[in-house]
Amino acid sequence: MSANPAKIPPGLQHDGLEALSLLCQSGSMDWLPVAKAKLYTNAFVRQDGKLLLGYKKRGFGKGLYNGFGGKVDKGETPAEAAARELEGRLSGITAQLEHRATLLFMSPEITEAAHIEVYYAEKFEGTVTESEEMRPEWFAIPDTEARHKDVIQNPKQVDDASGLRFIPYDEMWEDDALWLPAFLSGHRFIGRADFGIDGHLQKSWFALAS
Ligand SMILES: Nc1ncnc2c1[nH]c(=O)n2[C@H]1C[C@H](O)[C@@H](COP(=O)(O)OP(=O)(O)OP(=O)(O)O)O1
Repeated sequence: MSANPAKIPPGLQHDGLEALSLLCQSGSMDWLPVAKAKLYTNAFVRQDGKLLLGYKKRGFGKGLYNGFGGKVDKGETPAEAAARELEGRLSGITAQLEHRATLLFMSPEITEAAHIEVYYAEKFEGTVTESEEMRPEWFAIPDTEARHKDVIQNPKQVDDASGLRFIPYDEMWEDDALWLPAFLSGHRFIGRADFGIDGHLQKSWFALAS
């Protein structure tokens, strides 16, 4: 199903992505107003059927697993920030990062939305090391969309082949389960998710770019 351009959520950038097909949407209330957005990056590293995630030890998102990233500094491009943050959060990793997605997140608790440029890498150099903020951990990637769904519905499953736990969707941002399977299948996409005061997803819209 192609995405209706009129339905692209306000505040979400979609430069250069002409053909969009709807991945999923939910929520019937209005989008929260977005007056300003803060620019962040997030990078996901995959190797041999495993995904590297970081357990956030402090700050916003504490206790959740996520990719590696942070704020884009003044004068930096998102790609430069993504490389710097990956290196900093994993104490010395360098990787060839490919831009894959643009996301916007809003909640009534923040005054500036989070605009996140998301990157992907399959090769990296250096040794994955815990930093003050993130504890890195490898997870098994389900090999089909149906397996992703099963792992989302029945968390804490372990992959027999590698002995690793599957992606811990139950300990990640709630929207990740909506787009990470498509992201790991190689899709580029854009999306927005608004959270409620209870910290749960209220409204979401994600579309794949062709
Ligand atoms: N999937 C998802 N849904 C909703 N919100 C988020 C995500 N992924 C995210 O990273 N986020 C949020 C959490 C924060 O508001 C930003 C980015 O957080 P983080 O990368 O931890 O950056 P900071 O620690 O605040 O930045 P630095 O000051 O360390 O540079 O997106």
